[in-house]
Amino acid sequence: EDAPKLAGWESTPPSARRSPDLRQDRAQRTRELVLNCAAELFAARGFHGTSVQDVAAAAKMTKGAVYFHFPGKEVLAVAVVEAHYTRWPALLERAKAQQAGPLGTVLAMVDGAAEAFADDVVVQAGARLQLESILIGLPLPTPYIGWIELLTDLLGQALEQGELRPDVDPGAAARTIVSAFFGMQHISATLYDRADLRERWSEVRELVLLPLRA
Ligand SMILES: CCC[C@@H]1OCC(CO)=C1C(=O)O
Repeated sequence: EDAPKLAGWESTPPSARRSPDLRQDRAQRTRELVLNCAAELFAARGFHGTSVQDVAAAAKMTKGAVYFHFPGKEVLAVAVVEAHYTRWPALLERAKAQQAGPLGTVLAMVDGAAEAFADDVVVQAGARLQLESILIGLPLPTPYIGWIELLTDLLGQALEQGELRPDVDPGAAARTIVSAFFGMQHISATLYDRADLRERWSEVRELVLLPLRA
């Protein structure tokens, strides 16, 4: 099935497009090091609790070297948020490769998102920074819409193919799944730093997703 081109889900955000000049590879690797160090700090301390100096120290670089790649903490935060969105097209490709039909692809996508929120610090940081967007003060991609559009399309295909309960509206189911998932991971993060996320996800999966099957 061909899912729609997802708004805001560019697999390589403009700020991260690799230069064709191979000599830039080292700069790209340094950029990625800074991004990952920043993600660790933003995920743990948030935007306000993180300084460019903290990121430089974690990356074992000078503050000036960090500023060369990211001319400010706000720009660095936007890059981390953009990087977290790039995880989803890659996840979709892996989910579709399983060729488990549209409903199977939905399950693989949200299972993969649960793993990402449990283990991927860039996703954890991106989600936290999205919630702190007012502090960043720069435009960020619109959240949630990409997921809702993708799941609506896949669930529409599942309905057409008889995989979805005939009384289920694909859009309503997509919005409910994204809301339940986002709320589940947010509560797990707030209360237990996501230590119980996989168990909480299996409950949502069991009670919200599996009952949608025909
Ligand atoms: C899968 C739930 C949606 C996901 O959770 C946080 C967030 C925005 O930071 C998301 C997104 O729009 O990709």
